Amino acid sequence: MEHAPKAIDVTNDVEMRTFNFFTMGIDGHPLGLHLDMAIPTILNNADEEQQKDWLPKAANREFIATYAQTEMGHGTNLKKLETTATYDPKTQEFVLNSPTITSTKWWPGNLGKSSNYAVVMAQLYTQGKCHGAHPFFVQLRDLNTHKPLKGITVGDIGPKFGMNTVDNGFLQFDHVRTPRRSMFMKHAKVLPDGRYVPPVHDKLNYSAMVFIRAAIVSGMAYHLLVTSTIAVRYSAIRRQGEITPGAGEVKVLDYQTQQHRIFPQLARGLAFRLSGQYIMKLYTQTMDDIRNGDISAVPDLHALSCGLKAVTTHHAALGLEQCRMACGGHGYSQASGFPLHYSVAVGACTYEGENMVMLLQTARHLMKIAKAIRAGQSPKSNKIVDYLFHKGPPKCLIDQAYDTNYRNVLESFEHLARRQTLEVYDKLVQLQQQGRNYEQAWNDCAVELCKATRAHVRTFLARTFVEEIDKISDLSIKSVLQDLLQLYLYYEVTECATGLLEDGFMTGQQHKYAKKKIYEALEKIRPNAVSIVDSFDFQDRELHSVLGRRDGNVYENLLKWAQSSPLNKTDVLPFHHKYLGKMMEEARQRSKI
Ligand SMILES: CCCCCCCC/C=C\CCCCC/C=C/C(=O)SCCNC(=O)CCNC(=O)[C@H](O)C(C)(C)COP(=O)(O)OP(=O)(O)OC[C@H]1O[C@@H](n2cnc3c(N)ncnc32)[C@H](O)[C@@H]1OP(=O)(O)O
Ligand SMILES: Cc1cc2nc3c(=O)[nH]c(=O)nc-3n(C[C@H](O)[C@H](O)[C@H](O)COP(=O)(O)OP(=O)(O)OC[C@H]3O[C@@H](n4cnc5c(N)ncnc54)[C@H](O)[C@@H]3O)c2cc1C
Repeated sequence: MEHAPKAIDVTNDVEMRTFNFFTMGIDGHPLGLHLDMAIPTILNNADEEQQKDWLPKAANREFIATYAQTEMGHGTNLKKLETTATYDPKTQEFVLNSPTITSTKWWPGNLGKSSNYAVVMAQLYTQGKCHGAHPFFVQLRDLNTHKPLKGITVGDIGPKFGMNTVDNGFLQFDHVRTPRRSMFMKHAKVLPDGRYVPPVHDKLNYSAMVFIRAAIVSGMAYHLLVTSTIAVRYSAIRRQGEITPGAGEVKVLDYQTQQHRIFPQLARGLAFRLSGQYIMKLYTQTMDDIRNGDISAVPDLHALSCGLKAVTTHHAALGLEQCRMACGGHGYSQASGFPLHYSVAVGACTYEGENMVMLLQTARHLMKIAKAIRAGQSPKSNKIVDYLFHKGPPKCLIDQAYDTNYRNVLESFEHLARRQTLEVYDKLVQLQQQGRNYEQAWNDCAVELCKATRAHVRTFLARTFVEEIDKISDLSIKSVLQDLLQLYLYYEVTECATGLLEDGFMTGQQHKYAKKKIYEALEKIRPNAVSIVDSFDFQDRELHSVLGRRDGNVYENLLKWAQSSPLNKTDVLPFHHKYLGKMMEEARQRSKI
């Protein structure tokens, strides 16, 4: 063959991600930030000339870059980042500096040891004026020796809750000079003489964060589907106790409590998967629009991605823990895979914007809509929020037989989101009328604002789930997924029942009806549960779980797994006689005296 095909095309994003994923596992690797944040930043924030220079090298892995934004003192409040980039027109360079301990960059993944470049967020100063945080593409280490360049102090931040295969790092600059063109110049610019040219929208510099927030939604679907696969498979193997006395021990999956613990996680995983696809498409579309000069969708994308990120990561964290507990004692062993999956998944509650902060970002958007509604304005043909403008039915109708395509359930979610949004808006206005300033009033309403976001996101997730299942033409697949949809919708109704009952919209009887529909769905899902999780086609190496093995050979492999522990290399530990053995021997001698 003239040209033998290369095993992996490193410049092909999908191939690279798949390769990395299967060879390096799920807890991160040295190229994570390069692929997930640095390249997206180059794509969306570098101008044409910069892209031509940086992108092929980045894709070809001639360097490894990270995303260095968070500092020891500030992660959430980007306005207060302390790292400075001061333009010097004489040399046409920026001077990067870390003026305080708290300005030390802290957390960037792969900064500790792997990266030799970084996207650095720094306060841009030119002509004596600060223009806020802007991204710069900065070389940190020598390309040959990999040693830090002059003026740069860099290292690893040490072991973490999880993701310890990622070298999260710290970074300080001591008046480090970098060329003017190392500033990302697609949106904002600094001209050679130091004049600042502002961007068309001052948050376009944040697009890499928006990308990851959108990606996290599918990531959380993955974690939930993986861990429910483990829990379902193990529960179909594990036998304990009897349902009918004398009829023999049952698989624990036959217990209704077990199904109620695990199946909703499966259903949520699917819901997140479908909304994850939606938000990714919205992201791609919005980035294309921005390239064509249309920035109108930026606030909608930001609001939806923040809300989805916060809700899906929170529910994934809760769901993973349910799956672990559903596997009893063996669930607590590392052999279950849960410690790995859990410690990776919960990081997403924090990174890319702490969840409460993200909920409040979406709430800002909702408050603007509430203001427009109270001002009597009409909706603006925005599929995601228009329902807030409409009047729904005055009473909940979820128990009506004619609920085609769950319209009445969706209307219940819409009702709650609308009520919560308008009530908290009215409270905000009222507090201001009573003399509180906007920020104080906002803080006084923060918990209710978060509830409004959760209700809005629940509505979005549910609507997307219903719409996507409706599109399926294969009736046998559709029927199985409809059982999961039924479970999802009524489970969510019971999860937000307090809000639906609070204003008398839903009756106690209807709440009971929702519970009945849940139990009915659990029963329908049970016979298909193992086939459903098998259909995801996860490889054993992805699950990292003895309990979740596809072949179901749990007990034999659990024993093998334990026997392969380093502690079992010898029957007697080499230092046994020096410490525990000695202690016991001495105690025995003393008791003889
Ligand atoms: C196979 C399984 C694997 C699963 C993995 C899942 C997939 C994940 C993939 C990879 C893993 C990556 C590893 C993790 C890497 C982590 C990286 C990081 O954490 S990077 C650092 C992230 N940092 C943050 O997120 C900081 C959070 N803070 C902010 O974003 C902002 O400061 C803010 C809180 C949003 C506030 O913004 P700002 O400071 O500018 O002030 P405001 O006055 O509040 O805002 C002014 C207006 O601007 C709007 N705004 C803010 N941000 C945006 C935006 N991005 N886009 C559009 N608009 C924005 C804001 O809403 C205000 O609007 P108005 O209300 O005034 O109109
Ligand atoms: C695993 C991991 C990987 C990371 N990777 C990177 C990376 O690659 N690059 C990078 O730059 N950063 C990275 N980070 C940093 C991460 O983005 C920040 O930690 C995150 O954005 C939270 O910011 P913080 O640490 O300042 O939290 P804080 O803001 O200090 O949060 C502490 C508490 O204060 C609350 N709070 C803060 N502000 C408000 C507010 N306005 N209203 C209400 N409550 C508020 C929060 O809700 C939270 O409960 C990573 C973090 C982790 C854990």
